[in-house]
Amino acid sequence: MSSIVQGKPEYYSVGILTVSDTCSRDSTKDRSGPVLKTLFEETSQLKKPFHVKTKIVKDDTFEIQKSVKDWCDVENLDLVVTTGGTGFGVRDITPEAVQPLFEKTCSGITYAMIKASLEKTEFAALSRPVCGIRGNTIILTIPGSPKGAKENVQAILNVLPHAIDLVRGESGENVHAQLRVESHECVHHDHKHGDKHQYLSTSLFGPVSQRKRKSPYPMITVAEALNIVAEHSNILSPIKVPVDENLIGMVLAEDVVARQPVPGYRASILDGYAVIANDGPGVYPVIGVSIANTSHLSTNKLQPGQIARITTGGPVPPGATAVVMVEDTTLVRASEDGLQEESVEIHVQVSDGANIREIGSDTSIGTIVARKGELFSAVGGEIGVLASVGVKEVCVYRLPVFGVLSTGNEVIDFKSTSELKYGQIFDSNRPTLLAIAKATGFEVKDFGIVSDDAKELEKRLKEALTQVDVLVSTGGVSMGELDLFKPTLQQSLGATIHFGRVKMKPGKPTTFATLPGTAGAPEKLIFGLPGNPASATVTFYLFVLPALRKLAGYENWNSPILQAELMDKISLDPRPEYHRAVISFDHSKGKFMATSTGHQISSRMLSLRSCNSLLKLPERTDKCKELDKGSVVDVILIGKLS
Ligand SMILES: Nc1nc2c(c(=O)[nH]1)N[C@H]1C(S)=C(S)[C@@H](COP(=O)(O)OP(=O)(O)OC[C@H]3O[C@@H](n4cnc5c(N)ncnc54)[C@H](O)[C@@H]3O)O[C@H]1N2
Ligand code: MOO
Ligand SMILES: [Mg+2]
Repeated sequence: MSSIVQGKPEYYSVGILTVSDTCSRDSTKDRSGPVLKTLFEETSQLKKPFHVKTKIVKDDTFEIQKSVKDWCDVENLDLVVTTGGTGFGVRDITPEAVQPLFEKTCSGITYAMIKASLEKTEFAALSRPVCGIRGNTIILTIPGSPKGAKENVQAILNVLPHAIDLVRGESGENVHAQLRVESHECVHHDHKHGDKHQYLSTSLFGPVSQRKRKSPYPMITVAEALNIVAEHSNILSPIKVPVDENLIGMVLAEDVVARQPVPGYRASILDGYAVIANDGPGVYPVIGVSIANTSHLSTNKLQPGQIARITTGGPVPPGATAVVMVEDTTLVRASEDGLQEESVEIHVQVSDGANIREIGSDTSIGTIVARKGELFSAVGGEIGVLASVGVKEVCVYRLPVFGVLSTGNEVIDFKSTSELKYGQIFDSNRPTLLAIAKATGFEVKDFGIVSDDAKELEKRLKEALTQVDVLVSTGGVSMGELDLFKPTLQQSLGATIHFGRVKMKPGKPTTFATLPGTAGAPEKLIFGLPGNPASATVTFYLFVLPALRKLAGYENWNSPILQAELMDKISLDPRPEYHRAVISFDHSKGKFMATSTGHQISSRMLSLRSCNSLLKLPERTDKCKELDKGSVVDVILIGKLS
């Protein structure tokens, strides 16, 4: 989409923000936005085309600033042009909203625009444009009249590409360096044939000397990041599926009503004798048998003074009003061959209805036996309920399919060799994430390991994204010259990166992006998790798993939070930490106790061994540098309680 970070894109990215109360209510009233879009898109004499995105906001400082900041800080556009709100009216506040966002002002551009407009009309003096730079983005505020807007942009159109290149840090020499990369003069992923120094110092996204030394991504809080992910995790469409154990982990998309009663006949609760309660204790002839199977059902209606032998679940014969358990009776007479009971003494008085389950007494016709939004839990009861009323198929929300891939030249499949070369490392991220998928019941596709090569990464990401709803990649999201995930997503795939850094440990460079679905398919979610194994696992639990659950229709998509007491003191990190721990319930104390899994460095996979929880530790402050033994902390339960 836009030229980002070490950028050498094939186009300039422009955001046009129409600022107008009227247009925000009715976008058809926006005239300057479309005029500017056409002007940029049809400017063909320049060395690269402009790619334009547009948006309309109200004359509202917060809305203007939010859009401009998103386009500069998150999407890293080359140019942001606001149109409207630069006049003398009471509602005209665009320059005042935008100016505080500048890191540098561009008075030359402002002057060029005003000068050109004044040559057409002296009323141009009543416009108040401001121009500046934020990060790598040039920002212009121009008038809202289509004519004025066009004149302003035309006045500076020729200098804009050069200005953008300068802001991006691209001198003429760098352009040459880039051309060398693009013409494959440097085979940047082949140690044998390429020059090692060149290999390390260039990538498709520019020479290393031009790399950013500060991340362009604002560091947002975990709460903000979770909200952004939740906003994009929209429930998938319902599908019809058979009622069986595969339903576990799925969420019902409809209410299910019982169409037949349970039990469907008057059933005995005990093994004993069907009686007429009013007859009371006494000796009675046994006139029939009812076993829990219709072929053994006695058909005769019970007359006063008669009883029938019955088993648990057997249909109670017509005329019987209660059942007496066999323990409350004695045999009086058996048949000569001893095979049948002929008369039996009843010792107890039972009341009408005793030990009989009437028709529909468990579940009556019309009862809602399962509600829309209900989860088929691993306990299994919900599936049994449907089976008990004979429901064979239900509508559930489709489970998201997610894909996993690892990135890194040094990352090797542990099944492919037992010997690592110098600098190589076994891939532990993919096996971990595949295991979590299995345990949590989501369908996962394994896309293997991809090298740190922009073209290869682009190809493999594109392939994977055709097959999944959610793609999870690990590695390549930080500040290294071979950390290509973010620029590849943005420049080669046209994805929108919503965040690229989160204030947390581990997991700082966690990245979240989306790509519109094609042909009505839902938006694809893309997670770039940090390569360090503990970081990848923790961020999967924190961000990806809730997103998968929300897509699958879970009403409670976050993992449960408990409180636990620390068994030892813990030092705090400057970033809020998700500390791997084991919690278990101490029955004598009546509370959960937490034990750290030890050294928490992000590379240490062992910090996840036996771990069933993440302690949510606050960031270190001057006042609080550690938490004492006995402190109570919030804990995210990610595993089972033992
Ligand atoms: N200058 C800076 N450097 C780093 C920063 C920073 O802010 N500024 N952040 C650090 C943090 S925090 C993290 S976390 C890592 C994240 O790194 P990347 O996501 O770019 O991942 P890589 O560079 O590809 O790998 C990092 C590390 O993890 C190992 N790795 C990668 N994939 C796997 C795998 N599948 N299985 C096992 N181990 C893997 C890799 O060999 C590296 O050792 O960046 C810091 N740097
Ligand atoms: O944030 Mo990184 O994940 O510390 O190691
Ligand atoms: Mg890295």
